Amino acid sequence: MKYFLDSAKIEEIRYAYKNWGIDGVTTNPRHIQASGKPFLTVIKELAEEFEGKDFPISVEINPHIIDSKEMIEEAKGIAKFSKNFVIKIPCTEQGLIAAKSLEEMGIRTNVTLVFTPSQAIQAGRIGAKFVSPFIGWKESSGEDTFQYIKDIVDIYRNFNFKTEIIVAAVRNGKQIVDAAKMGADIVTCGFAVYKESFYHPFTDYGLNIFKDAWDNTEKGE
Ligand SMILES: O=C(CO)[C@@H](O)[C@H](O)[C@H](O)[C@H](O)COP(=O)(O)O
Repeated sequence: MKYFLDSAKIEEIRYAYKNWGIDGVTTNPRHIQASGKPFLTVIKELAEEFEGKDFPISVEINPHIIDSKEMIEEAKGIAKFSKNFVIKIPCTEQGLIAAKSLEEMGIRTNVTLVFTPSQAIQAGRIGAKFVSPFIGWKESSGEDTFQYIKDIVDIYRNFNFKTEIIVAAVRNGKQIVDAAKMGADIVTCGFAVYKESFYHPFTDYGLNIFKDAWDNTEKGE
């Protein structure tokens, strides 16, 4: 399973790429707002940072656009900035019409805001590069997500869809493990979620025991 970083903050992305070897980035309008920078500044920075590398970066179209033709025009404008850009399109009927045309033109898409296996099937059928089922939002509203992702994975295998499944809106390490167990291709998490996934209090506890033993052992010649 690949690890993508869900962020538009260039410092976090640089750190995670250099130190953790992340495999890609996903952004959304909220991440771009959180970066404190204008939309075009962020996407130009990302384009330049990974120029010449094979590194997928998902960039979402203006969410106010609801018509497929306008979505296509918007997507083409964003895709021009970098070969790495994958265009995030909402999973609506118009969005799927747009994504199908974009894939036929050679512009890769990430069908996002997916909350049911039937939506995921539509993304697979039109040949999207990625599909992004969200789990955090569903879990917050008390819905089951383990079976939901498992169903999408099973259906994709049955249909032999090439679309890669990105488990999104991930809040904690357990959900990363769930995504891996379910057989997702990719998980995308915020910086803090990955940071936390390195940690266990017993690791620190054990280190203290071993430090004490080390300090109280003769080292010899
Ligand atoms: O759709 C993708 C990845 O393709 C994500 O960027 C997706 O937008 C985010 O994971 C979610 O919006 C994050 O939601 P939240 O954790 O901020 O509530």
